[in-house]
Amino acid sequence: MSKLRVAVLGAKGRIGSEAVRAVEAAEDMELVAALGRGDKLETMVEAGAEVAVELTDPESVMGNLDFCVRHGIHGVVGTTGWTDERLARLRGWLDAVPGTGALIAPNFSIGAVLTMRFARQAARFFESVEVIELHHPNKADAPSGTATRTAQLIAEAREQAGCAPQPDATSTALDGARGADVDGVPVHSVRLRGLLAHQEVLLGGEGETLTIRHDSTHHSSFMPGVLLGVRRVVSAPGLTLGLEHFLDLD
Ligand SMILES: NC(=O)C1=CN([C@@H]2O[C@H](COP(=O)(O)OP(=O)(O)OC[C@H]3O[C@@H](n4cnc5c(N)ncnc54)[C@H](OP(=O)(O)O)[C@@H]3O)[C@@H](O)[C@H]2O)C=CC1
Ligand SMILES: O=C(O)C1=N[C@H](C(=O)O)C[C@H](O)C1
Repeated sequence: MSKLRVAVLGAKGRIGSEAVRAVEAAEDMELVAALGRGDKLETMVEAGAEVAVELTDPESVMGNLDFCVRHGIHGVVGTTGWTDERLARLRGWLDAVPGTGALIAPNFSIGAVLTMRFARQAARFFESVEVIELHHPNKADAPSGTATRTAQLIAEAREQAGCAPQPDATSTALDGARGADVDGVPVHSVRLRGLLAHQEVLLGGEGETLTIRHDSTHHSSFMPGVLLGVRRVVSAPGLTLGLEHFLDLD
């Protein structure tokens, strides 16, 4: 059996270095390039990479993916910073190179994927929903990509179910006191030394609350998802948004 030829972009970073180790340890994969900032993307092409695992930063990710797609290299992307406009641009690039695929995974950990799924399921049954994400203080962006996606999924489910807007009679004395508004769902970001990646979805109804909490306590939590993404993206042309599409969740 021939091994999948994999490149990692952002190979010296917190998650990128973990991905390098995971790909090296996978029996069905060969790490053919491990690139950091300033390294030439052409190295991937020369090394015959079939899949690039993109774990850099929101400023770098679009340029890297443009290059990958143009060279027919599939992308498994954990980097954050996705907007509708960016997704549309990526779809356009993928359309121009049929057969090439990209997975955008707001979170590679199974627990986080399930949190999003459960939050979407529960959202229509409660009057109020808020998201709190908690991360290490070196994280580049806020809110997290996972929290943004979670809030979007909650908002979609509530809209489909015809839910009324959330009750909130607060008049805020300080900007930011009620968090960021993502499609009508408040999202709060905590940055705290000692944490890695955590999220709570708080749902409230008359006389009851439901809390869905997930904790990633080590970057290894993301690796089964990264490897699954690599194995599946090669036969999933176009854009796949969310690892759940590669999991049999039902
Ligand atoms: N989807 C998921 O499950 C997860 C996603 N993430 C996301 O992954 C991204 C990286 O996170 P994290 O590892 O903590 O961040 P780090 O800052 O630790 O790592 C990013 C690495 O990418 C490098 N880099 C930047 N630009 C380029 C480029 N153009 N080419 C190659 N390398 C580049 C950086 O170099 P330099 O240090 O020189 O800037 C750095 O080494 C973030 O967007 C984060 O939110 C993180 C964990 C899980
Ligand atoms: O930067 C991180 O650490 C993480 N980033 C992703 C995000 O923004 O959602 C995934 C996970 O939360 C870890």
